[in-house]
Amino acid sequence: MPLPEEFLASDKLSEQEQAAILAGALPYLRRYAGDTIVVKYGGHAMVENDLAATFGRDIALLKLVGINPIVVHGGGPQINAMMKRLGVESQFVDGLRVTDREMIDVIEMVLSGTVNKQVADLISHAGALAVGISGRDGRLIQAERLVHYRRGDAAHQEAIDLGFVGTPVRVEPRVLYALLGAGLIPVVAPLGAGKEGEIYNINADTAAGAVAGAVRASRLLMLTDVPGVLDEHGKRIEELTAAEARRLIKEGHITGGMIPKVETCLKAVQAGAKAAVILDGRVPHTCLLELFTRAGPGTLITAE
Ligand SMILES: Nc1ncnc2c1ncn2[C@@H]1O[C@H](COP(=O)(O)OP(=O)(O)O)[C@@H](O)[C@H]1O
Ligand SMILES: CC(=O)N[C@@H](CCC(=O)OP(=O)(O)O)C(=O)O
Repeated sequence: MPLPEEFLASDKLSEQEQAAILAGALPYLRRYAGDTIVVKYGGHAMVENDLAATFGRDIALLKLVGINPIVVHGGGPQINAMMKRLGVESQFVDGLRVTDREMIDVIEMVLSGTVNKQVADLISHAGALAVGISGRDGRLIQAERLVHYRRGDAAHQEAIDLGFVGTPVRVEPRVLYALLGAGLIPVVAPLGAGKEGEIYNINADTAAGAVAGAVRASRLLMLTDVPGVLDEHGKRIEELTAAEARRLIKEGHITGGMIPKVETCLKAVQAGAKAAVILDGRVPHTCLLELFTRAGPGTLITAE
């Protein structure tokens, strides 16, 4: 049976060139064989259909060459769209959605119902079987209410009540190992299981970092909308240590959503992940470029 058009390599390359590219991947395939790679896939990246299909195929490819990918997805824009339909306005504090009791049910429905199945489907459609679960399944992400202080002077502030926004306290990776052991790709919605059965809304970066640390991933790939962490001159930093990250945050060169992203990466490597990479999710095949080429395109974050 001929392969569908979408699976064929670019016809801009000669067959010799295509073979050379495959052969060139050998050292990288050997390096990551059997390793676990956690990929954070954000809600914005899913909106563009071509890019989403490419992402699904790349994750399937990783599995087919012997790597164990785990995808943790977001869904912020998809939750916003549903809230708009329901006439509910979301409020954010430092990028975190204030989540009341009524909202958490809607958020669970969007994240672990719609988005989770869409992401799993993208991958399964490309020929590797993916299974969608949420952080509540198998008590994967055990969480408690996040005590949040507005960025800055924590010592002189009152904690802000964000409702059912959770912080992971423990990750129980057995369900992930069971799926990986069966040759499947886990796709995880960022929800947490509380002690009393309550549901928590967890920022997807945070959830991905917690999972990556717990499974001692060889890479945590954080897909975002910039080429990586940029320095004070706007130039991409290829490799960032914890000390340098702290300096850039302190001097105000890393700001906004990049602060928690970098902090999550640092936590993940402290917890057991080998390294984390902040990558441009707008670039097609960004995960393959990172794992299978010499000059990885993003910012690599390692422990000191
Ligand atoms: N030093 C920096 N390097 C790169 N991006 C930065 C930096 N400081 C702040 N940012 C901002 O962080 C944003 C990424 O964080 P965020 O918007 O939360 O990402 P996502 O929605 O992908 O999770 C970038 O789009 C950029 O505007
Ligand atoms: C607490 C909190 O803010 N949770 C996020 C969860 C989804 C998310 O993080 O999605 P992206 O990665 O697409 O932004 C939210 O409610 O939007």
